[in-house]
Amino acid sequence: MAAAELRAAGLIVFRRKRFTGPFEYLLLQTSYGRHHWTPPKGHVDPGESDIQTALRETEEESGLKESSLNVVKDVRKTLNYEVRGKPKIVIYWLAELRDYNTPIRLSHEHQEYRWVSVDSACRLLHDTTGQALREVDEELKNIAKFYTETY
Ligand SMILES: Nc1ncnc2c1ncn2[C@@H]1O[C@H](COP(=O)(O)OP(=O)(O)OP(=O)(O)OP(=O)(O)OC[C@H]2O[C@@H](n3cnc4c(N)ncnc43)[C@H](O)[C@@H]2O)[C@@H](O)[C@H]1O
Repeated sequence: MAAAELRAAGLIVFRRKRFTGPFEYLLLQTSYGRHHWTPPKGHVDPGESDIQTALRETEEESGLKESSLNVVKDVRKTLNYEVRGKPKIVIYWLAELRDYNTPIRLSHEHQEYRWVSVDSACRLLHDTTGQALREVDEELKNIAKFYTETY
């Protein structure tokens, strides 16, 4: 029988100091295991939709509530990898932090957070997560370029 699939969802949270400034991404480092880094995310509970999980886990793990974010529901990245022999799927939406200075409040699950550039993020993340972040960063840069050239 095939191993049951693990399912998780989260948010790729970014912020910018100025309209034309560089994008900074929020990464969290686990306080368990090998202390790996990911954006905020977690397991989808029974009866929950993926986006509900993404919002709940982001608030639990970083203290950021939906009201402090602009969630871009049409930009979505799906990752597939294996954890201890079981297939895992992780779905991330993109979300902008409204107020650059909003503080981060970690839970016991994480020991450190960083706001980092896409290049620094890719040095901390697993390859496929880094690749998803690069794609998101390209999309954001294209949107920013369009607005800078148009207005
Ligand atoms: N080793 C451990 N010791 C003690 N408690 C533990 C534990 N692992 C989990 N827990 C418990 O599980 C809870 C986490 O639950 P949740 O917070 O609900 O779920 P999660 O983010 O999906 O968990 P996890 O950190 O395991 O997932 P990830 O896929 O990033 O990571 C799972 C594995 O996949 C790897 N991984 C992450 N992203 C990857 C990618 N893109 N490609 C390949 N591998 C990747 C990670 O390095 C890691 O090895 C914690 O509260 C903790 O209590």
